[in-house]
Amino acid sequence: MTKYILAIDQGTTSSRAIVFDGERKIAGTGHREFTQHFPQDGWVEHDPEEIWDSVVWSIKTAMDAAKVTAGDIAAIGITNQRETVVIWDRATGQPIHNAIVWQDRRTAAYCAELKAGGHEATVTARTGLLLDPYFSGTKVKWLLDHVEGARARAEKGELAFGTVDSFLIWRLTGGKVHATDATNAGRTLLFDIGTNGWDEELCALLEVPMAILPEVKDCADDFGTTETDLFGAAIPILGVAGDQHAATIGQACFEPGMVKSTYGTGCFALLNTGADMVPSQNRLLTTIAYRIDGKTTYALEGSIFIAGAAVQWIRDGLKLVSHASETGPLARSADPSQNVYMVPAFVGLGAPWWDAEARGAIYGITRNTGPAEIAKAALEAVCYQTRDLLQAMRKDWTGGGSETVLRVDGGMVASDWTMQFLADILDAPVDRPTILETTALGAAWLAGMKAGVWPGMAEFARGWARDRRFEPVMDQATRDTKVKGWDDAVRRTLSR
Ligand SMILES: Nc1ncnc2c1ncn2[C@@H]1O[C@H](COP(=O)(O)OP(=O)(O)O)[C@@H](O)[C@H]1O
Ligand SMILES: O=P(O)(O)OC[C@H](O)CO
Repeated sequence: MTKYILAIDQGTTSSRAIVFDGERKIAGTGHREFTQHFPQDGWVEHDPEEIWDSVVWSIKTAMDAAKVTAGDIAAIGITNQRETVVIWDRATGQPIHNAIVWQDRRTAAYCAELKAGGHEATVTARTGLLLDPYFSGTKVKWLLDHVEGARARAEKGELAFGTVDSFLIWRLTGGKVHATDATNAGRTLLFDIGTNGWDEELCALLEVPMAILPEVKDCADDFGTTETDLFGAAIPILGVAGDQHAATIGQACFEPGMVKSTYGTGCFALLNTGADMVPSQNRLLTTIAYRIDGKTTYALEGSIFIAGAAVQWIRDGLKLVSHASETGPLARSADPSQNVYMVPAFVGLGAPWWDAEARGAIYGITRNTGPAEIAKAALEAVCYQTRDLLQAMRKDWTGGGSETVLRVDGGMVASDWTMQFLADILDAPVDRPTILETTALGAAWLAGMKAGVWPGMAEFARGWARDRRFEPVMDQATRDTKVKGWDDAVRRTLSR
């Protein structure tokens, strides 16, 4: 019986492994948070060894919980926090530095320089991205410039670069495979999403030697097998996708016009645009939704850097609650007459503002403002930002489809209060699926489908089930007033 599929979801704040059974039900889970390092203002790092340990621990825990052995698992699917950069030594497998995380802003000045040099139009035309420190390319350059001897060693082919999926594949296969998938490659600033290949000119522009780049494969592909001594038997790795792309798959957003939004550490909305690479006129990203059987499906993406991270700040920084789930009930108890706004620009603002220098602010505080109003403002901020993204998407996308319903997932959507406010402020229905582990499900489907033990796309899509639909109930006048307050708050927070 080898029908089980193991999904590894390597997120920004935690690693998760889930064993799915042949009916696509969760049979066992392992989950572990790891340390966030903030060495300077705007810098965010992870220790790749801690990530690796948390992944191995999660896999073993999930297998124990599901009461399966490695021999019962048909395939592994990997999904990961995107853009985060690891560079390691090919001979030893040791990272040369901490991972530089997607939220890290240390290359903001370099990005501004590239922009001033007039490079953004070319970069956007080829990669669908913008010259923002969010993406991997400038972080790779930073490491090669700042770690002693790294550049020379990279040029000699002694070092390997990868996003976290790639690092995990290297470790899981005992250094036999240096690969990534098209969705992760597409977030590096070095990959041409139209031709589906590494771009020599962009690598030269960012001074990244091509010798350190991984091979780029389809999302459902052969990524090697795990070393036998890791889990007791070799398991094929057959699926890889960046977490937002895996969530798009897990939400079965396979038709042009379908849109999902995932609320984890950040929030990322992806609208499927089919075979069309739709350029954005509204500061959204054009990205690869997934690449299957050599066929690329594209998406428009809106990226918000801080969503659940604001909830974590309320819990760990301000200590207003002891568990994230307390923020919803706390917000419900807030004084409705207070108009407190939080703009959580902890690491700048993402789409559609792309302001790396902005920092967070709270407006409208009075003597009566307390924890409830602050918690409410944090949850509301995520919803206002989603509204900004969807409005930009509607301007860019004229293809129609079911984009008026938003499919949501990620840790924050457990909050009913937040989902109701989201529907109210969007003035559109919000659908929450029965399986909230959508990201892991998407990675599992890639691997299970490739292994031949899970169904194809159409049948998988038919299996998508709704837990609850949140319908808007707010009146237009209230919505308008609230949105105006938000727009004012953002305007005051922007650095330029
Ligand atoms: N009930 C809840 N209400 C609000 N936020 C929550 C709730 N449960 C979890 N979160 C937030 O969701 C995030 C975790 O979501 P997850 O999808 O696991 O994120 P990631 O993959 O980025 O690590 C955390 O930032 C946490 O604060
Ligand atoms: O860790 P998440 O789920 O917030 O996702 C992080 C994104 O992949 C960053 O682009």
